[in-house]
Amino acid sequence: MNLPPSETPLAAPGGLQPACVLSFNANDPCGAGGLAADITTIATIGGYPAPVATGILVRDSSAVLAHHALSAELVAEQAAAVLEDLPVRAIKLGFAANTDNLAAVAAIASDYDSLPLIVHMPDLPWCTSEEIDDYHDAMSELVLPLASVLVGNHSTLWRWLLPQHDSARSPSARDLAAAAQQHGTPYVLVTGMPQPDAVLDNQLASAETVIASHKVARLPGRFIGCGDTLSAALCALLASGCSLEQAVPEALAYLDASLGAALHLGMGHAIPDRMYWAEPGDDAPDDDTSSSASLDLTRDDTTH
Ligand SMILES: Cc1ncc(CO)c(N)n1
Repeated sequence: MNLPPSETPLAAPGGLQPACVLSFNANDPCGAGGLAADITTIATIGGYPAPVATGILVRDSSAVLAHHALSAELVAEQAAAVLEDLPVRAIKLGFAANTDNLAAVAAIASDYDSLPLIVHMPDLPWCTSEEIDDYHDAMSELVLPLASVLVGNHSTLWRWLLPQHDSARSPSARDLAAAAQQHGTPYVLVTGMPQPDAVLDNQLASAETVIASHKVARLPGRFIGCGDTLSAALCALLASGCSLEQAVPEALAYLDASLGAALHLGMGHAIPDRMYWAEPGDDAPDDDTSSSASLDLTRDDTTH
C-alpha cells in the first residue's frame, strides 16, 4: 500500500481519532521491551495501541530468565478480534516466540495485506541456537515475503541474513537490504552501522540505494528495549500517515529522546523513558540525505 505524505506528521488521520496500531509481541514484565514498549511508544506518539500477546517473557532489567509461547490459535484469535473491530492502520511484529506463532502472524498479515507490516528482528539471547535458527528460517520464509520494512541492528541482521558474508568486511546496509529483498522485503532500517568512535549510523536502505543515513552520538551506558521502541515508533508514525522518509528520522529522534531520559530503575540496564517526548520536530535530526520522494510500502505477495 502507498501511504500519503502528511504535512503534520503526528496528527491523527482526519484529526479525529488516533491511528490504531496492532503489535504482536511478548509481554516483558520489567516494561523495557515487548508489549509495554509498544503500548507506551504508540500511545505517546498519539496512536492507539492494540497489543496482541504472543508469549510471556520472565525478565528483569539484566536478563531474560525464561520465555513461554502462547498457542498460535490464541495469537490468531486475538488479532482477528481486533482487526474485525478496530480501524487498524499498521501492524508491527516484535517477537512471536516460535515458528507456529510466526506462521499465525504471517497468515494474519497476508489476510490484511493493505496494511504496512513493520518487522523488528530482535536479538534473541534467551533462545537456544537451535531456536534462533528456526526463528531465522521462519522469518525468512513466512514473514519477510509480507513485510514492508525490516528493522534491526547491523550485527543481528548480518548473522541472520548474510551468515556466509566475509567476516573481514562487514556488509553494507544495501547488502542487508538486498538479502531482505530476496525474501520480499523492500526496505531495511539498519541500526548501529559500524562507525568509528561514539557515532551511531542508522541507515534506511533498499537493495538499490541507501535512502537516508542518520548519524547520532552514541549515548553512554547500556540500554534495553531500543529495538522495540524504534520499531513501534516507526509503525505508529506510518499509521498516522507519515511517509517512510518522514517516519524514520522522527522514530530515531523519539528513541534518542527516550534514551536521553533513560530510567535506571533496576539493577541492570537502563530503560528508555518513552513518556518523555518533546513536541514533534523539535529535535528531529537533520535528514539531508533523505530523498523527498514517497516510498511505496506495498506488500505484494505476487512477487513470491
Ligand atoms: C543514541 C543512541 N541510540 C541507541 C543506542 C543503543 O546502543 C545508544 N547507545 N545511543
